[in-house]
Amino acid sequence: MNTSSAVLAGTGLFKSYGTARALAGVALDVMAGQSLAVMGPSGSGKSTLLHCLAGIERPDSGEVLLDGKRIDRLGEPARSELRRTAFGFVFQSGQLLPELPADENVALPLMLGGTARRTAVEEARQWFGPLGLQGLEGRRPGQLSGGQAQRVAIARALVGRPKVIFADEPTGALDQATGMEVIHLLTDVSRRQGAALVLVTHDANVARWCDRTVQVRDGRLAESHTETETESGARTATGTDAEAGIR
Ligand SMILES: Nc1ncnc2c1ncn2[C@@H]1O[C@H](COP(=O)(O)OP(=O)(O)OP(=O)(O)O)[C@@H](O)[C@H]1O
Repeated sequence: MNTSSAVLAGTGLFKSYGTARALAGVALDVMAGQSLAVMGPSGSGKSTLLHCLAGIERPDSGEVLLDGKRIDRLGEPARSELRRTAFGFVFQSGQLLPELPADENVALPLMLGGTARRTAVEEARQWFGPLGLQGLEGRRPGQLSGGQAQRVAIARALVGRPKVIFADEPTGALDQATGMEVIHLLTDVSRRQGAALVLVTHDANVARWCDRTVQVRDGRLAESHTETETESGARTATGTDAEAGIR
């Protein structure tokens, strides 16, 4: 593992809740602009891993490095600041504030960081075109389809130009076709922005759009799979894909 050029790296991560061990020694890293799918059965530790990497929770032991600097031992105010400035988040659903129009929902992270409302909303609106949301700036979340609401959530995750985007089952509440559209946009726009993407999913079709996939089993990484671009631009599989049917 080349942690020196990784934007985000976790090593030796352990986490228990009482007697339940959620993480049992996980090491993984992700490079700028790279997308990493985290798969595995229910209860295997995927969300816990994402939470430890994103500074939402502290691992019991192990290290999390952002640009080579440890973030796992920071106190809550510093981790909260980091989550606002260096990370973007997309969850399954329900993350938009129902009383705010879409553009203000997207502008929110900038306003929380002290940007004036008008400037923040102007900046937020620039994301509506690339995400296929033109004309929906003034709609409230209740007036958007599930797929549109997730694209607004993606815009909100990107507006602060984060180093890493964390997505936990971002297509879980969408039908297959809409989920695929959302995942194309999320992986494409993250790559263009040079942001790393860590994406938890149950869906192998979703994982297929990521550069790499890791499998979590009982709090450990069971195997990994890497896709690289060939010179002709075709995607090829490399790495240690032990399990048929992952791709
Ligand atoms: N806050 C908590 N308190 C107690 N136990 C927890 C907590 N969060 C997670 N766990 C336990 O830790 C283990 C891993 O949970 P986690 O949510 O990380 O799994 P997951 O792979 O994301 O599952 P799912 O796919 O169902 O969301 C499970 O046994 C779970 O019950």
